[in-house]
Amino acid sequence: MSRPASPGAPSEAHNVLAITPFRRLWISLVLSGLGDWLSLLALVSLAAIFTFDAPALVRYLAIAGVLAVKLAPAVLFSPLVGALVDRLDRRWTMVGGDVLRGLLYVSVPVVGLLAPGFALPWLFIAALLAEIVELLWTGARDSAIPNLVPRKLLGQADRLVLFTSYGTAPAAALLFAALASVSNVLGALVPSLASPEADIALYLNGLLFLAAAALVAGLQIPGHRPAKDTQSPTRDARILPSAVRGLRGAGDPVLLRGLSLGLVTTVVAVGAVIGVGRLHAEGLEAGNAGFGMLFAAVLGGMGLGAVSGPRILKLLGRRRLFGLTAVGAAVLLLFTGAVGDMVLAAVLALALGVAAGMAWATALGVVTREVEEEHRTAVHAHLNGAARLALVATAVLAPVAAGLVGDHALPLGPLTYDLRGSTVVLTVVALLGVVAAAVAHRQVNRDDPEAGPGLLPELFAALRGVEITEPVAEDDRPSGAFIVVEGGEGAGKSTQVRELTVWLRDQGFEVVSTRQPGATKLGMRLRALLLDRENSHITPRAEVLLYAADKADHVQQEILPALRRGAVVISDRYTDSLLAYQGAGRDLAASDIGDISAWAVQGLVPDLTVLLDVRPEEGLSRLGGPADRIESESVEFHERVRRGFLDLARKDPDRYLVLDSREPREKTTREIQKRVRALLPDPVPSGSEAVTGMIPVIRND
Ligand SMILES: Nc1ncnc2c1ncn2[C@@H]1O[C@H](COP(=O)(O)OP(=O)(O)OP(=O)(O)O)[C@@H](O)[C@H]1O
Ligand SMILES: Cc1cn([C@H]2C[C@H](O)[C@@H](COP(=O)(O)O)O2)c(=O)[nH]c1=O
Repeated sequence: MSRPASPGAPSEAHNVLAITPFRRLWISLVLSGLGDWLSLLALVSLAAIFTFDAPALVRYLAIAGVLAVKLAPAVLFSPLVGALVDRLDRRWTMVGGDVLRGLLYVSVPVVGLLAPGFALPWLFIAALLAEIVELLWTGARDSAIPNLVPRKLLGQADRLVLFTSYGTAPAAALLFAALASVSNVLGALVPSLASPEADIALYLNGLLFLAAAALVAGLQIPGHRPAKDTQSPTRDARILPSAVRGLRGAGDPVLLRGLSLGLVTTVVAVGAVIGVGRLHAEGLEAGNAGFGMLFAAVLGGMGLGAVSGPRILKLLGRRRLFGLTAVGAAVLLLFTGAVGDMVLAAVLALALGVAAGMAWATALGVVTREVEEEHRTAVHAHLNGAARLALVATAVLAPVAAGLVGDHALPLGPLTYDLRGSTVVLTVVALLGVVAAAVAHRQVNRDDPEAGPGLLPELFAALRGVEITEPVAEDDRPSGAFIVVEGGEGAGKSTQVRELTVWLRDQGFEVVSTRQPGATKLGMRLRALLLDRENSHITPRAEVLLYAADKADHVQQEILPALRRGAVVISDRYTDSLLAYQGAGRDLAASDIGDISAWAVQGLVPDLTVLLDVRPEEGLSRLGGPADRIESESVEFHERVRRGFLDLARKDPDRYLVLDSREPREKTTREIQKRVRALLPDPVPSGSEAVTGMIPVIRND
């Protein structure tokens, strides 16, 4: 089914960014978003550097402390800030917030240089103050936006702002890794310039916040429209209440529990990497640059998975995909923690992030499809809140746990094995995650209405790009054989359908020879409508639905009853025509067309599709009479249709017989007969025909 434009799609983003004050604010938000993530990485690294000589427990606790101070206030205290922010001037709150945060972050390395003994306590104080300032700043930001953007564009603006909060994380992490490497090289070349690598990041941070402040200072924010009624459920103020509120009555409770559990499992995996990443990277002798890589990999992977998720393995049922990616994320965490090579760990962290992002996007897809509209916002908010809470809690608790485990050098014969607290935590979280994700997988797939023959066959089919549609119920399973002849205009389909019908009837089979569109009463009217050149105004989507209506009527009224009787049904065109003409030809998404046609034909897939491949020029030249609406499309259109048919055949070679329509028709007829003979039972000897009447087709499968 065709989706509405996806969040943040270029066209809609372009609309709201055309408003100059909002664009200016947005650029400022990108800068401060970058600065915010950069500060998180730099402060975690400085905490590790300032405690370099301390025992492992102290080092892990210092990191946990930074993460707690940086991440927890937004989740815990946001609701308290709203009332206060309404009394402040939004522009100056934001400008002041940016300047103050910049100064606070710059002060950390400065205090480190001037008063090393006070460096760590000041790091915590500065980080906490910066977070308090950020709470006010976020409130001012959220209530400024409705005053800059018309109401109908608020949704778009909201998504763009969300990007500045989360989408900037991987970029900041890459920048941090690059800065760490540059600083290392610089320190090696000019020892007098050597400084803790994170210092440069914090100085740069100061500049980013100052630039953000300068952009907002020039803004006029009119009016005083409160943000309350426009707040997105993803904004911080609603996180805690939404996460805590139950979802009773919002839909299938087992499904919702499974989605929550699976999502929490994936973000816990991500949180564990963030929490112990710095010291884990140090164990792999990669320090700050390694930490930046891990961070960028896991968060960038999440973004990648969320955006591309629904497109990867799109033929796998959404619930299946969700369970699979949740289990996958946990398994990938196990490997991420176990490998002893930084680059490999980063690659695995990237894959883990992709799996987590896919799980996230898929869960939202399941909710959109399966939860009633009135409950959808609450369910989204709950999942988002629960995930954020779990992420923050894990990022903070993972280093505490790693500190309690400690780092140990285990003697193994002549060698020693470095067992690090971070490795133990990643392993334990991963193992628990596998169990939790497996439970979530079961819960989510328990009553899946789209369930196919089983996870593995469905997965393999999806990997091969083959669609597995809903199985027809056992007692509903038609016993006849269904053969379809497809191909472009003038390929010789009707000729071959006629030949095959006669040949099979001669052998005593009951044959129903039919076509699409136009085999039923309704179908005839639809055909007339669809092929009438006067109807050039039919839009591509309407065209899909009209052809699909013909198919639905045809399958229900003619094909299924005939197959249930045991007849051989031969159809001149079927669903592949929809995919080739409307999908490839009209350039509509194949997955949408596939969904619509599978639904229309109740998942009925032919036993054999004969594709008569023809070059458009040749096929069109064979036709007599005036061209109809579709025949008179351009040669390029018919070329796309031809490629569409060939692509379908390539993806499922066992079910297709592809023949070149330039061959003499008798040869083509013989090829088809050879293939069809293998599909049907041996013909009954002619003498017994009087007793049996028509031969029913008994299928072996
Ligand atoms: N193998 C062939 N070689 C050359 N001409 C052929 C061959 N098969 C069929 N024809 C001729 O091509 C023309 C179109 O054939 P036919 O009506 O069977 O094609 P079709 O694919 O059903 O067309 P349409 O797209 O209009 O449904 C007819 O005149 C037919 O005799
Ligand atoms: C089933 C189906 C058909 N079409 C197009 C293909 C042809 O141009 C006409 C059908 O006429 P013909 O007698 O078979 O040539 O309709 C389509 O676009 N989509 C479909 O699903």
